[in-house]
Amino acid sequence: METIARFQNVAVTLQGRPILKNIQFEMKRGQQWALIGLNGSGKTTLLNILAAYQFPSNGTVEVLGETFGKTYIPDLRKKIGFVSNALERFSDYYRNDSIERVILSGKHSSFGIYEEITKEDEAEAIQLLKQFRIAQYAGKKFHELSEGEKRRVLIARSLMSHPDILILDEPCSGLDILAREQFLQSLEVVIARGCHIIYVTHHIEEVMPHMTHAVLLKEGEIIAQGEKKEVLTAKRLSETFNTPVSVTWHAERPYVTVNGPVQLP
Ligand SMILES: Nc1ncnc2c1ncn2[C@@H]1O[C@H](COP(=O)(O)OP(=O)(O)OP(=O)(O)O)[C@@H](O)[C@H]1O
Repeated sequence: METIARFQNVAVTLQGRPILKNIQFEMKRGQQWALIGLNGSGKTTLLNILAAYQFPSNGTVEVLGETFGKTYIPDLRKKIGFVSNALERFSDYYRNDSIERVILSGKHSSFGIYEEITKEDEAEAIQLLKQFRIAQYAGKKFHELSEGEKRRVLIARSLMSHPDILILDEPCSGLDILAREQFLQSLEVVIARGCHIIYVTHHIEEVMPHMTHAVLLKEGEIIAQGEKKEVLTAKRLSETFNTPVSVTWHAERPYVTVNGPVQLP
């Protein structure tokens, strides 16, 4: 199976402190990954390396057949989308833009539209509006939408550049149960387009049936990776979270409960 991303012996040291240690990770075509770890375990650092926003102190990173250090990064970045919960900057930039314009701006990953928009681009934006079930808000300003609707606009926007990898960094934080489920279901659209997801969350039940693999990060090290049912076990998650937990699966989704009081710092 073709490799989508591969990390070999990747390490990051910042101000003399190891942030990522000996990371060996491989994502193959057709796999959808969840990335899980406590605050400060190194998730954002790992994602920043994957998206070529940060470079490792050591090791080799290969993404979509290109090796970092031997490739032109801006071209590679276009193939990697990023959606996070950091909405503020989008809300400021897009205050008065219609949601169609927000989506179209994703074609060149810019905050406004500076390049020519073709009829095909417009047709694609309309198709995305429909696929993400936000067509009824066409013509509305971005800031007039609810948080859940805004997140779906942003994921539609990220697909305009046809990325091969989409990084989702806690995309559901702050959403209510219904908006969260709508967002999670809409990820089917991303996968159907042949895009590969890397999904970061602190809420294990967000690992939807369409996610195939999981990686657990603890204090800068990968402690488990592979098929999600092998990785998302009580034993491994208890180790990841430094506290005993139980895992139950319901409708092909994992749910975690904490076994009694946790140790206070
Ligand atoms: N520029 C920096 N200089 C020094 N240390 C840093 C820097 N950036 C991050 N760190 C440290 O690296 C560690 C990992 O941070 P990172 O943001 O990757 O963790 P995370 O798993 O994404 O956390 P969270 O779940 O809170 O977002 C943290 O201890 C953080 O303090």
